[in-house]
Amino acid sequence: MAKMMTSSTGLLIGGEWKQTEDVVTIYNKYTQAEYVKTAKASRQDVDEAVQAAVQAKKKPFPPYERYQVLKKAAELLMKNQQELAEILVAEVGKPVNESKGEVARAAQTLEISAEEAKRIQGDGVPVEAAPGSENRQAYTKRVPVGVVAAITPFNVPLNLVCHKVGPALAAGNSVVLKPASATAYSAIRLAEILEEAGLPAGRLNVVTGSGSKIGTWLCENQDVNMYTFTGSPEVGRELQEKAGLRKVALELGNNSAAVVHDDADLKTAAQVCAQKSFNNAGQVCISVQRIYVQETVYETFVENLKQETEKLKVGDPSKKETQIGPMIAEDEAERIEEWVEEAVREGAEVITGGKRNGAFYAPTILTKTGDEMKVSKEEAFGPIVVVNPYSTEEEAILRVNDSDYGLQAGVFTNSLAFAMKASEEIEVGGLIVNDTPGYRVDHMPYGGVKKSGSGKEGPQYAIEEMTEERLVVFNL
Ligand SMILES: NC(=O)C1=CN([C@@H]2O[C@H](COP(=O)(O)OP(=O)(O)OC[C@H]3O[C@@H](n4cnc5c(N)ncnc54)[C@H](O)[C@@H]3O)[C@@H](O)[C@H]2O)C=CC1
Ligand SMILES: O=C(O)[C@H](O)CS(=O)(=O)O
Repeated sequence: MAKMMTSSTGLLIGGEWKQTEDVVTIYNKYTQAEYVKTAKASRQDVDEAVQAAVQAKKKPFPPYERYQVLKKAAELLMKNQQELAEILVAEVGKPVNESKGEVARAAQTLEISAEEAKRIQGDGVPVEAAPGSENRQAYTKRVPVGVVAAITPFNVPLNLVCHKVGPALAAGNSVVLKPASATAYSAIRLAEILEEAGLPAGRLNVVTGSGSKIGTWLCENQDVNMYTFTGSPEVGRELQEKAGLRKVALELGNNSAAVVHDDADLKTAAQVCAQKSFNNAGQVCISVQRIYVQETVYETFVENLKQETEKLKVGDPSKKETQIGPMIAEDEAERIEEWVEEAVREGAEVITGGKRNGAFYAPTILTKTGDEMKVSKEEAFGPIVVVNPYSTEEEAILRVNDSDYGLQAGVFTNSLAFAMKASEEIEVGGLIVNDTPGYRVDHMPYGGVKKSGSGKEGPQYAIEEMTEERLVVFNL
């Protein structure tokens, strides 16, 4: 069982923890009991956090020290894996094994960031090749953007924070972090761990509270140089507009598709699709939401997928055997219930699932769904998947691309020619052959096209986003 908490946490500003009168209560998503209270930042707190970041940035923090701090923090994350996993179980409702996995991935993200801190480099530029520049020499170097505002979502609240804070610090920036209100405690523990690892005061500041207010205040503060955001497309667009000419990196939604061709290993495809459609109750932006199966193997695949889905153990996230926990809130489960009911009214068939119990929504497979239905077209961010047949390779690719989004897609096939064609023609940031769109390891480039956002994560790539290229020319 996850620990009951009683304490209130504060804001981290310039190395000091500050309590506030107003607080936000985080609830245990399974028991609905009060779990922990987090501080609610005012505009003045946010401005002070940005100022602390500006001041910290003026003090030296060389790459080898960044390496040492991030490496140490990665070790401390693993030392505290059980405690941090329990926090994720409580505040997200994420099953304990998956929660432990998230902590391990968060540690890797920090460790990779640590390593990348030592290899931020520029290039020699042969300016002397131009007539009149014979006596010049030039090179580029990457310099930190300055103050990075990081805004993160509820679903993977530790690792997705590490994906922003790790590279930003590795690159030599200062950070003001605004974690999702429903799951902010893991981010606060991460900040404490970074302090314990020796992070200089003010390099990381944490402001909790209202997303829309803090987001607006951060955008209005001209000392912020860059925004890195993971969350919904609506908020992403708003942020992009408010940021003006400043840098913005956006990891937004997706209605991820997988294609199962007739030459694929159907059992394996069904097994991994069941896992990646429903893990974290489908609240993963690369969760499998649409599956297109070649018509000749369609019936067999649907049957396999049904069997694999019905094996999933739904229940108390603190129990080792549980694979699927509750959604983040009951109204989110109600939203999924409405979407499924609407699809059924429009002609869809429920193969398994289709039931809600409080914040739990049963892993649900729908067939006979038109591509224009909400369950296909919009991002569900819940435990539902739609499965439909296709005839030709061209049709499969066309239907995958018939989406406003383009984060990742998966293609199961043993045909090299089809895999190559898919890699050329499917419009996504990442195409995964013989696995689901839900495949991610933390050092790979990760980010979408179309409404799925702009910019890449993965420490090496995020560092590129979080630094500027500066040219230096010597006139000798
Ligand atoms: N591409 C990716 O890597 C991922 C994308 N997501 C997307 O995130 C969404 C679900 O996460 P949520 O936390 O519900 O998203 P959200 O967009 O509601 O919130 C994300 C963060 O933005 C803050 N926020 C809310 N309103 C804001 C505003 N007006 N200005 C600035 N910040 C604001 C929230 O407090 C939170 O910290 C889904 O659409 C999902 O696809 C989630 C995880 C990963
Ligand atoms: O953003 C998500 O929902 C994730 O990036 C997926 S993962 O990093 O947890 O695999």
